[in-house]
Amino acid sequence: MASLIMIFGATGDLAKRKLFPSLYRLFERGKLSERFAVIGVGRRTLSNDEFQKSVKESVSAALGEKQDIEQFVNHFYYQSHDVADSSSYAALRKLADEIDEHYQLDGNRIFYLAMAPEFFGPIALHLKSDGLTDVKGYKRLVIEKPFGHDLESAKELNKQIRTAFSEEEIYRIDHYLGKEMVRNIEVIRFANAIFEPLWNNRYISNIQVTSSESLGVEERGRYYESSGALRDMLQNHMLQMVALLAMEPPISLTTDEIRSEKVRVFRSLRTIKGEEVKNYFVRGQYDAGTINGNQVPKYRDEPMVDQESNTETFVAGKVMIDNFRWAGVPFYIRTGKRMETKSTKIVIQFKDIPMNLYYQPEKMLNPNLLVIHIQPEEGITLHLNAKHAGGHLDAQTVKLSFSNTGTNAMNTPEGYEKLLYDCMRGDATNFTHWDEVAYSWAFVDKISNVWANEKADFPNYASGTMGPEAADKLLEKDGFFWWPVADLDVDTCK
Ligand SMILES: NC(=O)C1=CN([C@@H]2O[C@H](COP(=O)(O)OP(=O)(O)OC[C@H]3O[C@@H](n4cnc5c(N)ncnc54)[C@H](OP(=O)(O)O)[C@@H]3O)[C@@H](O)[C@H]2O)C=CC1
Ligand SMILES: O=C1O[C@H](COP(=O)(O)O)[C@@H](O)[C@H](O)[C@H]1O
Repeated sequence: MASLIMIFGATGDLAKRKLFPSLYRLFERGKLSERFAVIGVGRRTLSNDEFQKSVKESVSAALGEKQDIEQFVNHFYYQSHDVADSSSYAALRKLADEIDEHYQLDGNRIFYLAMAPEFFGPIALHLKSDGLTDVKGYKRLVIEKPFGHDLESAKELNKQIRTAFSEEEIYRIDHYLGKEMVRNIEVIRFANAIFEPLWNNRYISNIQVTSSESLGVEERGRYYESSGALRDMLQNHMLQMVALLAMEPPISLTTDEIRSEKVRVFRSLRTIKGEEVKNYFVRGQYDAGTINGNQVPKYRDEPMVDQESNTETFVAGKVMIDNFRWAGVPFYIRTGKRMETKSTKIVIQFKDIPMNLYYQPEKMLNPNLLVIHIQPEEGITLHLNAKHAGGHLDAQTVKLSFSNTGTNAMNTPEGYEKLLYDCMRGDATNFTHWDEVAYSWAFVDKISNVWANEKADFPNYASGTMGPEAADKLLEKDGFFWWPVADLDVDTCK
């Protein structure tokens, strides 16, 4: 698979922490042929040697020392370039053409935009107007999040990039779609006769998706102030997981079929707007607190954050999918920073059986749960009721667990590795189609419009907790509760 990968933002955090280690892993596994090259583009002046040194450092920081690292970094070139300045694209084009010829890359080009979002549109326009996309091979644009700030800005961005690339050539990254267990959702659903017949409102009472982080906003206060948890996590990662859980079986596993089933879920999302927002969505902002024994500051004391900030660092919501399969089944989703633990889990709670014949007839048995552990541990646990050993016919909960032992730690480059490889192979299934982006913004905009106009009573949850009380009440009023993510760990279920 010959290709020239041009990384715009090659001196940035994402390139160093995720992209270079991921490319190395592909190289190590023999998934990059000798016919590949990378041009790193950044604003600062660096020689090729200095750039190669920084690539080596990022690989060894992520993966340890590697014997064949010189062979790998020999394929890396650097171009200092101000992306806002038209004149430098000519130099970039010249370098790209030379490298293309040297490595016989057949004109295949991947443009990876790992830069601040305001540059996405202008770079795409320059790539076309300055001739970098005039190639005889394939040309693909990989674009990082956030894809716009709301539906209007996303449309504008899409219009700009579509002048240079067709929809099939655009790879909008959602790194959750690179995670092993997120990809496993459709296999668990569609390859098991015991689940698919039950995967509907007759047997499922509710679904809970939690993605909690113990980290705070760190150095990203400036970006986060204009984003918040709703735009940063819910519009993309959380709704993508909901779509995978809720979609109909595709008629085949092609990119178009899978994406179009996901789009149908987005189209079925119940619109929540105006006065209804408070009945379906809860927002929070972290106060100071203790995490792993360390005292941490409140969000409003983080660098680049307004002392009166109205930005949410936590969001919980009840999402309803108004279609035949899911009518009446709430999908509860929550995500936040500075929570008790770093964990992403999906809990599918099945409906109670009509009557408990065992144990105490006046009490219900524990519901059956299917837990999908996305990170940091990866696996599946099925909670069943079975006879208490040695007892009469008393029932107890037993857990059947499968654990993907230690393939990933959280935030590893693993997801990026898969996504980069998919892009090189031309498989866009695990990238988001424009329609998915547009519907998810339309859903989220209605909520953010209400929140933007109402001052919240922040901060409202202490760092190190699972969010504000209102998030618990959201479920309590429906007769449910959040299954505690720490107690569901795959390791505790053996
Ligand atoms: N970091 C992360 O973990 C994640 C990041 N993202 C997204 O990835 C993108 C990049 O983020 P991140 O790496 O953190 O950003 P950084 O701020 O760390 O890096 C920005 C990069 O852009 C370059 N740059 C800035 N201005 C110019 C310019 N005018 N011309 C040329 N190059 C320029 C910088 O070059 P120089 O250093 O030389 O100035 C640097 O390489 C963003 O869209 C972000 O939302 C998404 C998910 C996670
Ligand atoms: O996209 C983002 O994701 C990370 C969380 O990713 P994970 O793989 O560690 O779960 C989040 O910290 C960041 O704010 C957001 O932009």
